[in-house]
Amino acid sequence: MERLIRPVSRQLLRPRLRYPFSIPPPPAAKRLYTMGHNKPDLKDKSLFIEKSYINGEWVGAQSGETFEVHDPATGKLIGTCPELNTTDVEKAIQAASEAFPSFRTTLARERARMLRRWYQLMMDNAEDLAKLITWENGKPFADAKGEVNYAASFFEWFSEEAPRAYGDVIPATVPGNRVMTLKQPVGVCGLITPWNFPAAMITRKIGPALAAGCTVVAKSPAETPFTANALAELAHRAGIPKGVVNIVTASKNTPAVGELITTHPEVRKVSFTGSTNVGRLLMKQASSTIKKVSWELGGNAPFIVFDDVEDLDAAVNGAIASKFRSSGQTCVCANRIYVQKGVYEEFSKRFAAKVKDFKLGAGFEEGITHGPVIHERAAEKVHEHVEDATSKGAKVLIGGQKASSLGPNFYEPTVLSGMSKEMLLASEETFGPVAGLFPFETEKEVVDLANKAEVGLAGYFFSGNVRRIFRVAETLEVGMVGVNTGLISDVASPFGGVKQSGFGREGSKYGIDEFMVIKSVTFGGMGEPLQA
Ligand SMILES: NC(=O)c1ccc[n+]([C@@H]2O[C@H](COP(=O)([O-])OP(=O)(O)OC[C@H]3O[C@@H](n4cnc5c(N)ncnc54)[C@H](O)[C@@H]3O)[C@@H](O)[C@H]2O)c1
Ligand SMILES: O=CCCC(=O)O
Repeated sequence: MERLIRPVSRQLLRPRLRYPFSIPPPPAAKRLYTMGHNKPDLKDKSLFIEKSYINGEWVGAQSGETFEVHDPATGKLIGTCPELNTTDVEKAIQAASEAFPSFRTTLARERARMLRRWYQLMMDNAEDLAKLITWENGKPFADAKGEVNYAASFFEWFSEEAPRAYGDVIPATVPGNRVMTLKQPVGVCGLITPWNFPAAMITRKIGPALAAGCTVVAKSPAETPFTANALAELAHRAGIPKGVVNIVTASKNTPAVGELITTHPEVRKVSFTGSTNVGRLLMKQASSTIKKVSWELGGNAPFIVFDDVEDLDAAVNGAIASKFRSSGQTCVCANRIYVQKGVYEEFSKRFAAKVKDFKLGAGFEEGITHGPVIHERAAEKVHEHVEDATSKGAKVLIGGQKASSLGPNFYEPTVLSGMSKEMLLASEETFGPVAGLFPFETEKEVVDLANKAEVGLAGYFFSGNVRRIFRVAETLEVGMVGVNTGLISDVASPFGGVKQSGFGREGSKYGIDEFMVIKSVTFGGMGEPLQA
């Protein structure tokens, strides 16, 4: 199955014209991989797997069908994966179902050791995992390495939580009764995740599921299946029993596979991360068998800078980090940046100056700070938001165009000023590298604007006034607040939203509860006096 070695993409070699950002010219740049190779150049080549993982074995689709996966930076083919249909995925559900009775009775300590081994294998293979992430997702290699650490932290964390799933002993109100609770694994879990964090979105679900004693069928994203497959291979090496972790792949069959997972009676829990629209559909489907569900859906994060900010540069850096992480493709990215009138001009100037220093390009190029968006559709949506804003009076401080000289999936990091609430970007998640700066006058006005969104995942603000900090943090209608910081993601912190951003919490001490059910056990006829 050796892949053809193709010459470097012409697009990447083309000289750059009138591009406002600093891009090292590709031919001279030191590359971290050999251009022309489509197949990931890994230290451990056996981590690149073009199959699905069911019941401890690498399998293809019964139909023999496959789908292609392309590098978003170059458009080149990386490889293919099985286009599983519902008959194939049924086998994965059966495998998980058969593995459950014995896995649920393993000692929590033993599950902790498995997760710890899996964590260690991720760390030992971090470089290869990061290469796969950059290859199929496009994010800069340094960011991909950061994602591997973040992703592995969920295995480390939940290896520590597994032995601590304590129940309670509860004083009963009925004389002679004693009540205690057991926390038990919910059963087979269906996990569906997006491409923006090919490793972390999966480990954030599998870690707590296994810690709880559940078995899983994870549908990997069609854009980024190879990272998930490498994780499955490491699960195999970590000694995770067959059938406990199953990774299924599909592209065009995704809706049918999704329907099977969300309606199958053997699947007791579905945990989904993705857009609010798909979440809505899956929730409807999951209602047919009343599954336990957790939904991590879309965001539209407000990022507020008040006049009383103590350090304007810190606010600029926070906004940059929050807005442009993964080229704006995270659910917690700042989408609406509200800046109070007293600091608006200065903030805008410093913010645009920072964006000017970005280096846009393919994720393996050295010195690159920002990569492509995932596909052309995403670049189109970004452009639609920019055109809508400018047609309604916004001014482009920097960027504002597709960076077509680099390829169809590149969009110039863009800063727009003079934004207003009528613009699309005010009400819709852009999921791309566009920062819209909205001026505001009062605290009440900005909190009302921030809370107008139908979704409520993350919100951020910078202020030096402790009373305001409590007031605003308590009033923002979001699941996560960053105060004087633009980065809130941490395995220790509960991750999740309110309103149409979903429900349930991942990571933290709460994450494992999503995969457990509480059983109460009442003992009658107790409480007699001591026998003489
Ligand atoms: N809240 C969070 O933790 C979080 C994290 C990451 C991304 N997101 C959100 O995800 C969105 C971006 O990801 P996307 O564009 O891939 O979202 P998406 O909803 O289109 O897809 C998410 C996943 O669901 C799958 N999917 C799509 N339709 C399906 C169906 N009918 N049945 C089963 N599976 C289906 C996709 O293949 C993908 O793997 C953004 O809205 C972002 O905010 C949320
Ligand atoms: O995109 C959403 C997840 C991002 C994160 O966990 O920080």
